[in-house]
Amino acid sequence: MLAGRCAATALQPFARQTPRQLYRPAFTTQLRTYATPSPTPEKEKVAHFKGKKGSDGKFRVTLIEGDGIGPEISQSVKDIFTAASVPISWESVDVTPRIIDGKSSIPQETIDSVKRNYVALKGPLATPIGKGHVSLNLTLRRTFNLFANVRPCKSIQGYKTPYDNVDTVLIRENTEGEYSGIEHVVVDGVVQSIKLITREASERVLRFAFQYAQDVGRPKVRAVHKATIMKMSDGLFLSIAKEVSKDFPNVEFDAELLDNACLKIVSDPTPYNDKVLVMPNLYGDILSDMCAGLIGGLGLTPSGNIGDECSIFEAVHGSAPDIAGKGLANPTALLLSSIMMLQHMNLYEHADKIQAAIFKTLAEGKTITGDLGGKAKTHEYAQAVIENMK
Ligand SMILES: NC(=O)C1=CN([C@@H]2O[C@H](COP(=O)(O)OP(=O)(O)OC[C@H]3O[C@@H](n4cnc5c(N)ncnc54)[C@H](O)[C@@H]3O)[C@@H](O)[C@H]2O)C=CC1
Ligand SMILES: O=C(O)CCC(=O)C(=O)O
Ligand SMILES: [Mg+2]
Repeated sequence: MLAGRCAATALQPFARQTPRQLYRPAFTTQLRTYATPSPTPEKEKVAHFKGKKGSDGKFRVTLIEGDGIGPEISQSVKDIFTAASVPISWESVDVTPRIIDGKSSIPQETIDSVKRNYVALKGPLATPIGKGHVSLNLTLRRTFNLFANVRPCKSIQGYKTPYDNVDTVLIRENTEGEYSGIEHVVVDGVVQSIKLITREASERVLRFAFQYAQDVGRPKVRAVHKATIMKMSDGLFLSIAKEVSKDFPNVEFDAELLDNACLKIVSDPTPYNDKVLVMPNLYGDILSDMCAGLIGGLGLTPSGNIGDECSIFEAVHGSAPDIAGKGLANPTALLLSSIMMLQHMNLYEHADKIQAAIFKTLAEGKTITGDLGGKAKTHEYAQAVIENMK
């Protein structure tokens, strides 16, 4: 019986345990998805990624194929990586939750695999509505402290939408906010869901966003918030953003209310091309789907869940149950996520080669999937990408 449960008890796991330390992101420069392919200078290869090649000369990467369309789009990535001779070997793991002490949790082998390999590629995981296990996507992000979710979104050459030259980068706080999962019944008919904002989590994602802007050459960081209404929670996020901005004098900082940001982006997204947008969890979730809509849909947008140790790369989209198992899914979003992963692993040459072939295939428009108005099956599109790598 959760009625009347004290909020302070519920907040305990998230409480700041140690005195505040200045959070310094270890890296960001690798995540340059969409960058024009060019030889990457050695100095830009940041030594953050801790994975080491095995005796077979390959990095091990954890693969979570996921639900719904997950296995189909994962197969495309595997086929294209094989064709491109990417020096990785996949370690496939299962995330089906197990009940331990009455609580559902992801299998220990899966946790061990990601910890051992430092990097994972993940297909979408379905979450039951209402009752049922908690989101495994969120569980993975929390388990590995993947505090920043980087979600770039760029117009695809050759695929016309009402918006030309979209080039947004959104960084979503990934461990708390509206997604803290702290909910309880106050009395019958009244429930409370707590939006938790902490200085620690806010500061690390904000520092990451400023560092990212500096590294990729975006002159501005904009915090998206609703501190007019959520005066304390978004208010704290915003005030930390202002504080952190002082440590980055070469990056301009401003802020925008969430509702106005939505209006402005769908009216004309181009003024956002020089910015990195940073925001609490739920706003980032919604805005990233909205941005995907500007360029042709969820089949096209990648993301990286970044932590100090491990990182998990996944598409923005979900398991798409409406098209699952039919060979209709567009694997581009997961493929571009895998490109972000290769950049993160300093495997730039393979990343550039595959990315160029993806964009060529999309620009040709001959072998594209149904979501983009084509007739190609998932595997036919993947085969066209492979042909374009030759
Ligand atoms: N990170 C993750 O693993 C995420 C998981 N989910 C889960 O996915 C399940 C389904 O959620 P929905 O709201 O239906 O969102 P969804 O993203 O799965 O699908 C929304 C719409 O986009 C289309 N779509 C998505 N990916 C596509 C692709 N690669 N190619 C072509 N069309 C694509 C779908 O067919 C559908 O019409 C839910 O259980 C949800 O919890 C949702 C979002 C993210
Ligand atoms: O975990 C889920 O069910 C949804 C997550 C989601 O929408 C996202 O990560 O963008
Ligand atoms: Mg989402």
